[in-house]
Amino acid sequence: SLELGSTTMSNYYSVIVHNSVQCNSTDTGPVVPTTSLVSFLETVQETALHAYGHKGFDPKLYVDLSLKQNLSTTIEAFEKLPRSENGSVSDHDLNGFMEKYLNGAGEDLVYAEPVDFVAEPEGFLPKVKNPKVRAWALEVHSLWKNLSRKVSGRVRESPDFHTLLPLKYPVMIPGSRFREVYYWDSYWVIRGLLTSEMYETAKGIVYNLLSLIDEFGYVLNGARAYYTNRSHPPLLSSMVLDIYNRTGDKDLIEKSLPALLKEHEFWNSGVHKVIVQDAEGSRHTLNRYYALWNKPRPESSTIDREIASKLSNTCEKTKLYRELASAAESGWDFSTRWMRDESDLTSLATTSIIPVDLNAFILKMELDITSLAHVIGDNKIAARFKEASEARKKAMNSIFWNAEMGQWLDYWLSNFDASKDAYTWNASSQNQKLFASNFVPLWIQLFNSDDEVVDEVLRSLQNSGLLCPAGIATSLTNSGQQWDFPNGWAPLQHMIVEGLVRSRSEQARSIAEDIAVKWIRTNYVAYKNTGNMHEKYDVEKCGDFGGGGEYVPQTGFGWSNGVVLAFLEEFGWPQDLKLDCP
Ligand SMILES: OC[C@H]1O[C@H](O[C@H]2O[C@H](CO)[C@@H](O)[C@H](O)[C@H]2O)[C@H](O)[C@@H](O)[C@@H]1O
Repeated sequence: SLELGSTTMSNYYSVIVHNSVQCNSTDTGPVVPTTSLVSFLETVQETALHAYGHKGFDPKLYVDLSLKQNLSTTIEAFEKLPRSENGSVSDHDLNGFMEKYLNGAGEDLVYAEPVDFVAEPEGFLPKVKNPKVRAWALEVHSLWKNLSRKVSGRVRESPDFHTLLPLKYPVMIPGSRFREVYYWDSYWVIRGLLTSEMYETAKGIVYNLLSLIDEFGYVLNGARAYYTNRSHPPLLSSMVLDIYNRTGDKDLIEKSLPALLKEHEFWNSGVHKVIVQDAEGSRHTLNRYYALWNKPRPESSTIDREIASKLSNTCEKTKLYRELASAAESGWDFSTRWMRDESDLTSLATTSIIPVDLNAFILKMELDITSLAHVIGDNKIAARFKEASEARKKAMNSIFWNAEMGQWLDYWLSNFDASKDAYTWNASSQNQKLFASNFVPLWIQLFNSDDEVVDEVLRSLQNSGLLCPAGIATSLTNSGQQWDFPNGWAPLQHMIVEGLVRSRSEQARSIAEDIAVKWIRTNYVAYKNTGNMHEKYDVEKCGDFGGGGEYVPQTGFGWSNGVVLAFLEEFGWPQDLKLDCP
């Protein structure tokens, strides 16, 4: 623990590192221990904040550093650094220490030329007729070369020197500070790679994620030792199915299916599983985000401690740390969606919410496993998962669906009945606030094939206020958090647009195309103005990138590139349609 095996640590650490709290009465949830290296780098992170100050400080940088010598020698040298009375180290001394004992962030994930990249793939985007759009699409396609990495041999030789996990195959990183592979990002990266006809790279990413299930029992948030305490929105089955549909590679299915069953079990057991009894007395099993962690997130440890410093009670802090990590598991870190009080992050209550999108992803996992099992002739598994998907569809209709609003709403947990080991459904516990996630179930075939549902949801989406000049807003609340208004995120645009397209409604397709055109334009204009693809965009104004949240806006960017390519593949671009902002 960070706690760095306190026997060898001076008292100084217990002052700056804030010992973990035992809080059994209020937080009994599971915790996956972290490594000594992660704990030590958190200490370096905190020391660096004191030495360098807040300006331009990114806490994640410090937990991405790797060791030049073994940990005990490094800790010994660190302990010997001269300190002022309040325990801080001068920037000069810290610079000297870092230079001598630590390698730079990102040095252990080296550039890898993707084996299947060609500058202009054969038959690339045949529906894109406009030459300017074609030229830009080829530029976006070429960005895969910037984002491609492989783990350096040094990580495999001395894994204890690195927080980076030794994945076997090359990866695509999101970009900038996100210099490792991320779970849900990889789905949209793979969608783009499929458009770019880079099938080997796409498969390699999946094989890496499968290896994480082998080792940890679930796919981690990202491939770092500090992400072992949580997963991310589960989209591995979608990756496997989409790659299979393009390549016909049955071997990929054979290799993936056992891991997908394990992942399904991870989400459907223990703390992630919740039972709700509906108004008719039927019991439904649904799932929630719940990080296996109750301390500051190592990659944002200084930030989490600062947020928690508003709380006086150590038990409350421990609970908040779990809520922060669980929000990170949801991919929506952070958003008013998880907050009881929209202006106060300490009111996060992620684990008390059953999220619509998570359950839509697990429903899709069940449908995907059914299809994949059929392909390889495993009818027993196919039947079991078909049944599971039918039960979940019923559960989503009973617990989330709000017929008046024409949306699926997150459900806030209250009214626990210990005798039934279940929560009792209550209409007022549906969160009626508008979030793009309320429309994500439309992405799932069981819902987008129902014409009546599509009509209602479409009407609701059009009246929601979420459809903005440059894409779909994440919410209607301008909280300063990054998963809120006015930010628009590529994955949300994509799932809603694809859901509309897959329905049989002509009107839905035309609205989908309109959203996609706006999204492509804003990505293009921002790219021309800044030279970069961005992690998120401001949907109020075409050409503006997004902001807010705990880190500065990032560029690169894996999922944005993937979604632009996927949209251009779906809709093409006519010769005479303008690409610039209107
Ligand atoms: O370092 C803070 C947090 O950063 C990540 O979250 C954001 O970036 C991810 C990569 O693009 C993305 O998947 C996520 O949706 C973003 O909010 C990370 O996933 C968090 O766990 C981390 O605490």
